[in-house]
Amino acid sequence: MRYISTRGTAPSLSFEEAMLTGLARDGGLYVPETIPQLSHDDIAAMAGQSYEEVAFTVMRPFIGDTFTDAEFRDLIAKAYADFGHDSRAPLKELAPNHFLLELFHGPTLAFKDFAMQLIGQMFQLALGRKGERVTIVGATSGDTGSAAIEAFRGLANVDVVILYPHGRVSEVQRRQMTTPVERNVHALAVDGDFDDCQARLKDMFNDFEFRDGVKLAGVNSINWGRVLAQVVYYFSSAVSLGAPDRKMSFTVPTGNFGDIFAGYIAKKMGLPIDQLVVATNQNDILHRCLSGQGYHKDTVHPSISPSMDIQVSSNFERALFDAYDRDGSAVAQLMAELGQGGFDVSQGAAQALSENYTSGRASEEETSATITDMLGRSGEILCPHSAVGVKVANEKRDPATPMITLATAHPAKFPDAVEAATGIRPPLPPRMADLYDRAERVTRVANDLEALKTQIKGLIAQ
Ligand SMILES: Cc1ncc(COP(=O)(O)O)c(C=O)c1O
Ligand SMILES: N[C@@H](CCOP(=O)(O)O)C(=O)O
Repeated sequence: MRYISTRGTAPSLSFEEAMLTGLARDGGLYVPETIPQLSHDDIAAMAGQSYEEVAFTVMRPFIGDTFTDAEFRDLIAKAYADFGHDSRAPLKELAPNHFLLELFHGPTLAFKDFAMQLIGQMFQLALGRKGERVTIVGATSGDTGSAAIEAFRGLANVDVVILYPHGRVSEVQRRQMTTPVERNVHALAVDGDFDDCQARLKDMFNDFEFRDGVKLAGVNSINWGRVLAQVVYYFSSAVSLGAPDRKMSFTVPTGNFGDIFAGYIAKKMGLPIDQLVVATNQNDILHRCLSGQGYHKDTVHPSISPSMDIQVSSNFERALFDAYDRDGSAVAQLMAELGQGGFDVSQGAAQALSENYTSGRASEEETSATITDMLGRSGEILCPHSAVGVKVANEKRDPATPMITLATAHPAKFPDAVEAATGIRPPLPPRMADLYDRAERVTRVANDLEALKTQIKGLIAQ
């Protein structure tokens, strides 16, 4: 299995190389050259299997000879051992044929743990074997950063520096990043929004002197391994509701397009998916684009679902690559236009996108009203991101087809929004009950590439 860049000019890489490389050297994102197929029987055989067994079957064809089967099984087992639910990703019925896929039972209470815990294990084994040390720099709107710090804290062979937008993440998210005491993990509060953090991260990857000097690696969904690990729960949830003999639909609260793209990969692998619904908050550039209005940047408006406050949605580039028949030069041209503010999508590509995705948005009021309403109807307390998903799913779903809405974070990560909607302040689980008492360690930095590079070099030299 080889991985190729969405911009067409970087060399193709193995799984291990793509995982450790992060952004392709032509600025693109790595994708598999071909998508492995699972047959009807392969998928049917997943019924009754553990999450870990399904994970092995789904991911094995993508990893080539990076790990032996025994090593890979062991990495998967370690990755999910600390999850707070036996089935890892349980389903709850919200209404007839509408299910919530709870992806928040990992150590940082968000879906990011599914991929990040595994990536932590994979990096450790791959780097240990090579005797190499890397510097992981990540950009976060709140959840990727906390999941990365949790997965890598105290591990040999890695320093982790997370850039988050100052004042734009929830207090729980911030404390999850700023309170770990291990000296190989660091949080930087950047004076900007998430798009600024992600843009500076990509600038660092495109600055080859810095990149090679610090041995830069990435664990944002730039990294194919992140997307891959998220494909698994589409299979596990669909199979538990009767796939492959029944079609399912999924609604995915979306920002950087990694999670919904994982659903698209599941579909390409053979999982019978009817609708893949992109649910956005008021930062609705993806919904506007998928509704035929082109991809034109606006300012980022802070919302009660802050992890989705994104305008430059990194993985949409992967979707465009397929929609433009894998023409890297066309994608490079679109990304150049995005640098100037935006682009229009060709008719053929718009048609291809509409065959795979549909979309909707939730305003702030609608998100809050959905949290209130779902507590009354089903007794379920939703986080605001999951509420965006449920609101859009209710609009889009066909009552005859099971709809699975991804619950991407635990409500306790966003207690203010949840309390405002329900009057209930959801408590943190016991294992992090002292989060508010722990000392914080964070450095505030300007949204400036040189200032960030200097900070990062200083931190990893300590
Ligand atoms: C809680 C939560 N929900 C949804 C999303 C959106 O996911 P994606 O960026 O993969 O589209 C994020 C951020 O990634 C998140 O942290
Ligand atoms: N919502 C994310 C944004 C970064 O997304 P990623 O999937 O590319 O890591 C976050 O919580 O940081």
